[in-house]
Amino acid sequence: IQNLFIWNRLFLLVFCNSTESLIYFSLAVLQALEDGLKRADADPSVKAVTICGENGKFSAGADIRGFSSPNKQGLGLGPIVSLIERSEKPVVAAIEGIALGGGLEVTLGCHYRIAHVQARMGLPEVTIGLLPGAEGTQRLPRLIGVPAALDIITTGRHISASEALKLGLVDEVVEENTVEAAIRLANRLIGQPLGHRRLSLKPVPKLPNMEAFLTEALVKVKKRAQGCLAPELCFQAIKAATEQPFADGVRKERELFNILLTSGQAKALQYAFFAERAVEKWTTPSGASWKTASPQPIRKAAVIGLGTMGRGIVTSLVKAKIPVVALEQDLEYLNTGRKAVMLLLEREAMKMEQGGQTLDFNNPARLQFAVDFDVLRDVDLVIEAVFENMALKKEIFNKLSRICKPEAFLCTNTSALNIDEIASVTSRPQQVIGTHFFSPAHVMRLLEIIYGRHTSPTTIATAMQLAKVMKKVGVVVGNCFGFVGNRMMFPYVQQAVFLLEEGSRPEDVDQVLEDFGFKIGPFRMSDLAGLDVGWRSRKDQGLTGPTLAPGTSARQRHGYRYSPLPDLLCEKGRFGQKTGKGWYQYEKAGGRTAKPDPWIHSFLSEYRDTHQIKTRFIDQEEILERCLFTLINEGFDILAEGIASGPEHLDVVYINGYGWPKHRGGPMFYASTVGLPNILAKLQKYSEIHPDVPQLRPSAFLKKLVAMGNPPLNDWMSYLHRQSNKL
Ligand SMILES: CCCCCCCC/C=C\C=C\CC(=O)SCCNC(=O)CCNC(=O)[C@H](O)C(C)(C)COP(=O)(O)OP(=O)(O)OC[C@H]1O[C@@H](n2cnc3c(N)ncnc32)[C@H](O)[C@@H]1OP(=O)(O)O
Repeated sequence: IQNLFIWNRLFLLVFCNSTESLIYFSLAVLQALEDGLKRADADPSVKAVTICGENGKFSAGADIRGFSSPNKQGLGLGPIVSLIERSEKPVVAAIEGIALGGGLEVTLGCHYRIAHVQARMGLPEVTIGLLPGAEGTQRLPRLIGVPAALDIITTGRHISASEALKLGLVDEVVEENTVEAAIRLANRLIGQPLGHRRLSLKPVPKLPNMEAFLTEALVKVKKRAQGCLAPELCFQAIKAATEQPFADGVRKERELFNILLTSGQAKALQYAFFAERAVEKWTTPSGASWKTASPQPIRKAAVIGLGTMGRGIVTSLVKAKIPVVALEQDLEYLNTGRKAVMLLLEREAMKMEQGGQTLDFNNPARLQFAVDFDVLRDVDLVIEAVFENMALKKEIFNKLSRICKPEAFLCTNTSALNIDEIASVTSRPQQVIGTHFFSPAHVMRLLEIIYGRHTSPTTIATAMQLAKVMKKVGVVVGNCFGFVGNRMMFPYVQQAVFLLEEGSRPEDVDQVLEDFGFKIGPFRMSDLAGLDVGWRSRKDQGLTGPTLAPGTSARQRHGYRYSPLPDLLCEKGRFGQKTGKGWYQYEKAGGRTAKPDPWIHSFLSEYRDTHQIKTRFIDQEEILERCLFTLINEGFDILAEGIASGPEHLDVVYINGYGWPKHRGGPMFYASTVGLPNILAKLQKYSEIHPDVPQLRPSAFLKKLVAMGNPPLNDWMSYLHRQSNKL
């Protein structure tokens, strides 16, 4: 895995990997590095050492897969970094491409670091549930100070070479050949004293108010972590560096690393890392994939509708440097939309400037506003983002089909509507696809990409490529009501509302789910999104409103349990934050601070009296199980129907679009940790108590997996014999 060259008086250690494009460390690399260092040390003809990566890439750190193998990695690198540091011969790191995790820790042992101008560095261990366990938490604060080290280690963010230079993380940034520059430096250093370059011997730079700084920093770290253990333990390790000698700090780091390694959260986060990459390699039941389809170039795009979603989508396209035309129905809507888009872009430009980047959006070749459909004649792709109304969408698609050039792709931003029905009014259903963005669309990473019966593989590939260019996580899913995300959300929200009927309060339910790790509970979420959105959809479905047949039971639809509670709130004008009242009360219309509302409490109590429901105490376990297990149960149906090609897809959707806590790995991963037999037993129990709620009846696929002995998540799909072909 590793090549060692003796070149003149210089020993060059090169990280190599013949099979992978990225270089990551294994135990074999560890051994080879140690052997190489010892050889260089023992050979009197060697006067200096340079460490670099092969083909312009330093190292992506440890092979993450190794952390879940029985022969765990992580502990072995620290002593090697020390060995590098102790060397009496100058050791220079030549950082090209990326130096992440263990890769960067190796450079911290080196006496000097030179980086290529395009190199990126970071300690992303926290993002996979760990901490830099090769003495990185002790060396980095000694090199760049506590505030910068804390930021880099607790966020795991990557930094550019220029930022690294400013922070003092590297000694020099070069535009030329970095290895040659490192070799030149190493030669110059021969015979010079190295003591002052050994980070373990340096004190941590003092702050006048270290204690106060750390107290404040911990509050921030905990707030951001939302139940994830790694950021706080990273903090503890750095704090140890400020309080203890190097060797004791290293012992503390090791102790904390082991806690994380065995915590379960690390496993979940590492699963999430690979799930995201697995989802990028999309396939459909008919076998379409990147291998069979090539994306078409998008030189110019259009967005129809400048409401909340359209504004965010335009912003995302501009940021992705795709020229875009934004279209509205009339000048009044256009002007309002234009102002809102420009405001978003100005804010984005400011954020980008802080990171040394620019955003050009005042150029009409980049962004154009119009009310006339004729401007769409030359665009390669249109994203329709109007109101969630089938008749309106069909009218627009019919028009697009006539106006746009034949090869243009037509995307609909919908959260639930039938893609086939929308495609049916066009002359090119093979080029019609659903692109479900999440609000705010310029911030949220998820993009559900929904193929219809006639959608071509090229169209899917183009939409996936667009997601990538917009720096979003595209997840290819089949066409059904609510697709993956919202379809799984319906039973979850439904249970939350049923719990209110039975005795809970909105804040009780939200608290349990937020304690579980959701960014926001279902009622706070509903107030944020607006209760009127669901109300309109239920009216369209004939579940409430004027089309409801007279004499329909208040709490039943089609023979199943139904809760009219959200409809009743809407009838009272309680749409959530926008009206200042919803499941909570707010300081004003548009206010953001949710306060429990005594009005809701008495409203619920009257409601229960009216419908003769006996209020009962509902414990946290029941709230959690009924909400989460119905969501998971729907997930098993989705998998069985071939709507998604694996459990990772559902998990990536939930982590990136619905605020599911990443350290719990997504709902299907969570199900695998709870154990499918446990989930089945609980669903059976609740289903017996509530026989009129079909969402509590265990999915046939879940039952099958339990009957097959609760196989690991990776094997689930092999138990499906798919009959239907959705493409
Ligand atoms: C001298 C050394 C001795 C070492 C001994 C070993 C003992 C280890 C000791 C210390 C431990 C230190 C802790 C760590 O280092 S933890 C790992 C820290 N590194 C990371 O977290 C990096 C994760 N990777 C990324 O962020 C990205 O992949 C990136 C490197 C930025 C590249 O991004 P991009 O170009 O977009 O490519 P992909 O993300 O799609 O990745 C391409 C494929 O590579 C796989 N990959 C990437 N990194 C790793 C990794 N560290 N381990 C295993 N696999 C990795 C990724 O899954 C993709 O695979 P595939 O193509 O199959 O999907």
